Amino acid sequence: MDSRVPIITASSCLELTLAMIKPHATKVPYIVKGVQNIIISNDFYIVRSKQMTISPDLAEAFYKEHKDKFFYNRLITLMSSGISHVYILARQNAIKKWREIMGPTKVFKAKISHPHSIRGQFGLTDTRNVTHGSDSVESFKKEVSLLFPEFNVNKWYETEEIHFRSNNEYFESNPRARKQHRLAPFLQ
Ligand SMILES: Nc1nc2c(ncn2[C@H]2C[C@H](O)[C@@H](COP(=O)(O)OP(=O)(O)OP(=O)(O)O)O2)c(=O)[nH]1
Ligand SMILES: Nc1ncnc2c1ncn2[C@@H]1O[C@H](COP(=O)(O)OP(=O)(O)O)[C@@H](O)[C@H]1O
Ligand SMILES: [Mg+2]
Repeated sequence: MDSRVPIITASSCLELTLAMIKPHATKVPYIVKGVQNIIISNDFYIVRSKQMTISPDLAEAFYKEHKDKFFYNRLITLMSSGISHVYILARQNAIKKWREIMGPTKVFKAKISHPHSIRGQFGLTDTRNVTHGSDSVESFKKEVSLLFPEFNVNKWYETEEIHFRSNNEYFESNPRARKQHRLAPFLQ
């Protein structure tokens, strides 16, 4: 086999996950900066990023699985209370790694068991726990269709994934532009 041909195995493909900084946290610049630094320093590519105010209806669709939980109302109220920063992140094992970095859901537990996690460091309460991360590929597909309806996952894998994996990208640090990785100009 020609050794120059990249051996693309399922395990080498980058995985995508949907990450979010929740409205209570986006009001605090040092938390936003802290989470962004954690994303970059843990070798995630920011494939798409935007700021949006999630409507109550969209929050209810996003967290449908929790409709009967005692915290559901406060969760929907929180998620539609202001601007969220939403990201599509790419990395090897992105889903598992991002959830590890976030730490346990319940902040009071995270502060004791995972003090260096995002929720351990910046969490306020169990609802206001700073960030969201998809918990599976299925959840990612549902979440990305809700928050990035224009993003085509298959097309990304067909046209962009290989270039990210080959490091043919640069991080857009222009303060006026969206903070995300872009394909090198010769690939756009
Ligand atoms: N099982 C159960 N647990 C509750 C109930 N209310 C509160 N808790 C739990 C939720 C949290 O794990 C913990 C602390 O509740 P807090 O209301 O102080 O924090 P939480 O993050 O839920 O609320 P918040 O961010 O202030 O809206 O107590 C309840 O009605 N049933
Ligand atoms: N016991 C709880 N008390 C208050 N809020 C909660 C509780 N459990 C979950 N939540 C809120 O609901 C969101 C979704 O819950 P879940 O999917 O179980 O956690 P995760 O966000 O870690 O995947 C949590 O991020 C948190 O904001
Ligand atoms: Mg969850």
